[in-house]
Amino acid sequence: MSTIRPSLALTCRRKLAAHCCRARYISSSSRRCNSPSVPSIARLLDEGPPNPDHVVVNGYVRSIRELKRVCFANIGDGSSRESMQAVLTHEQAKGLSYGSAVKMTGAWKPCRPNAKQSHELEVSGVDIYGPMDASTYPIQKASMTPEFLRTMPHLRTRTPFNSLLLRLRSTCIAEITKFLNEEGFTQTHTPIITSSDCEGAGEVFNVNSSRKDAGLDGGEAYFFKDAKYLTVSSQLHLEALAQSVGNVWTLSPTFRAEKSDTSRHLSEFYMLELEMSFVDDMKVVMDMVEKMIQQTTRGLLRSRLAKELTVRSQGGTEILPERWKILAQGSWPRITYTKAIGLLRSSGEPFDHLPAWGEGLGIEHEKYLAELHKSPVFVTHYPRSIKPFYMLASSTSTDQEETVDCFDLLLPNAGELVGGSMREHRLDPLIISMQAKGLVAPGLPASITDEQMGALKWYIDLRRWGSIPHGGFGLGFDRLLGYLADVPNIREINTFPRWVGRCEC
Ligand SMILES: NC(=O)C[C@H](N)C(=O)O
Repeated sequence: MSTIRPSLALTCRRKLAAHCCRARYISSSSRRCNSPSVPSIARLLDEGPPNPDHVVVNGYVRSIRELKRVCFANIGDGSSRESMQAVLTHEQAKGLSYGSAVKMTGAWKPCRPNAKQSHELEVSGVDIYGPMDASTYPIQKASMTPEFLRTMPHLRTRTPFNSLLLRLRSTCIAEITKFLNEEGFTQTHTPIITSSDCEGAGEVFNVNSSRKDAGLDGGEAYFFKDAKYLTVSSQLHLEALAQSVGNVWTLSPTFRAEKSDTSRHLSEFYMLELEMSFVDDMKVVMDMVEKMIQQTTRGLLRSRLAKELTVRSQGGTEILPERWKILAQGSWPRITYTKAIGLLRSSGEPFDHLPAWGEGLGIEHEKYLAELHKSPVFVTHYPRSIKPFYMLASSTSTDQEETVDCFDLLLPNAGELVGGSMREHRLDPLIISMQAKGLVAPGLPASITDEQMGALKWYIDLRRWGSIPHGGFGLGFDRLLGYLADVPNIREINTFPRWVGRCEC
């Protein structure tokens, strides 16, 4: 920790005081007095203060209006999209500007009828926490474009909507955690540094840099013995843990080195991944996806956030975004990939590309299929050739159309949210599938040596000793939040977004 010589600190404080005229700076000792007992503005607005004659508020000035006799300031603290109105004298308002961090003391008084707020703070004292040079503050009251705000992720969460997104993230995690606890799942943590490319798409960030001081013998060497990557999915490790404690889940950062410069892809994002043990029917896994999303959305609907995200119709009635209703209920259609291809090909839609059987679905096709059903829709049983090695062969596969027991959940206007599958739990078919993808050396499964199994020997081991049928899925958590908040680009959802060519701070 750096130390400042008392004389220097004093000089700095004097300079700041001079710069901000009447600003009353809070000393570090009184700052400690602002304990968690100071209620948030959300709580103040919802419940009122415990003692209306003595109210303390911490927050930031969101606007300030000077009238002839008094000044009005709106104070926000990120706990609510709304702000609290404070009435001050001109003298008290001196030194305050948009963005100033303040402590206000006063009395909680009813506003005149028809005012936006039922009560306001009649201020008796104002203290400013720290300096604020309004002339250089890049965040302004006027609306700023998402693109502009993206250039300063360290500041943009101070805006009311972006702080709402942070609270949406937190409440959503709490609801999912509650749901999965009630369902008997164990939350786990899986590694970020891994030795495998789970999806086999080669979109891995290599972290095993060569460093002169890294080798144990002092010579130049990789930090680890061989190639290591930032994880692209926790799935393989979750599968190991699912054989230890039953149903498991994790919400972890995930990394993909894809050069997709789109509104739906990031190089670092959060994925909720879940594995279910002793399950041999993919329907059970899809039921869990559906139940988890629906219960989570219903929990959000009961929360304060629903009110904050509610939009007003022209007639003045409050309406929740349609998408919340879509996610909260219903039995979502399940169609096979083969049926989906048929629907696309007979649709007459002017797609950029019309996929043939065996090709992947693009975002335009995913959106179309969900919008056609006016609901989230599961597309199941994709061709093996376009899916990763770990998926279980469908029992309905024919020689011509080899498919796997997998599914994607597609949302209207948004496309893929979840991808999942039954896992190949039998030893020999798994080795054969890995050989087909070049992950294990060729040869008869029974005579493959540990060395020939390569980096994923440990994963093959799971099938050697007490293997069980199981399946799971991964849900793009930032995508879910973007859908709920009706924010089309997940660069607004992820607090410090990274994508090809961009890693701001
Ligand atoms: N856990 C999962 O099934 C997610 C899958 N591995 C994916 O990354 O798409």
